[in-house]
Amino acid sequence: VLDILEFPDPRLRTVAKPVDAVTDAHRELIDNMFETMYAAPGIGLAATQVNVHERILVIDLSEEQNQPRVFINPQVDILDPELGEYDEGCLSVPGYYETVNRPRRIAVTALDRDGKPIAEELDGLLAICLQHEIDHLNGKLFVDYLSPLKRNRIRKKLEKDQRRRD
Ligand SMILES: O=C(O)C[C@@H](Cc1ccccc1)[C@H](O)SCc1ccccc1
Ligand SMILES: [Zn+2]
Repeated sequence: VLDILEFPDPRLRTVAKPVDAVTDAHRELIDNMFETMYAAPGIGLAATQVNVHERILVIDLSEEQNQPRVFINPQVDILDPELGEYDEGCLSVPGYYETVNRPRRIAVTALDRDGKPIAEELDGLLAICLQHEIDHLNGKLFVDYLSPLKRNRIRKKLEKDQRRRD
């Protein structure tokens, strides 16, 4: 299981680099990311969150944790600009859930864990989660969509919890 970086760790603000060739090392990282995500538990995890700054993310929305999805170098096109709202959480901002609005329907192109191109149209929670994870790869967190007041309150509480743990 890998350590998950927590807000306001500045490393979460790194913009991840594209993967030029998917190697066995990437596949080992992906397996470790799934193990870390399932243990959290979570339904999504971006490489940025485990301090690896390459454009790789994993998702599994299933209860049984048996529907793993891998997106490498994901690119999103908005199909329906209408926004949907969802109370998002984040493994890097533990304990907080806030309403975030995102485009409801998107098209995504990416590479899979074997480096094969994939292209899909998504909506629902998968579309929300994918956009949340791609934000991570761009150094963005869901708290960035909140007011500065709310974001600073969350930051102060997490910093206090972290000081108590140290
Ligand atoms: O990227 C992460 O930190 C994991 C996120 C993924 C996610 C964010 C917003 C909306 C959907 C998924 C979650 O914290 S995983 C925890 C979780 C579990 C079930 C439903 C929502 C969030
Ligand atoms: Zn997150």
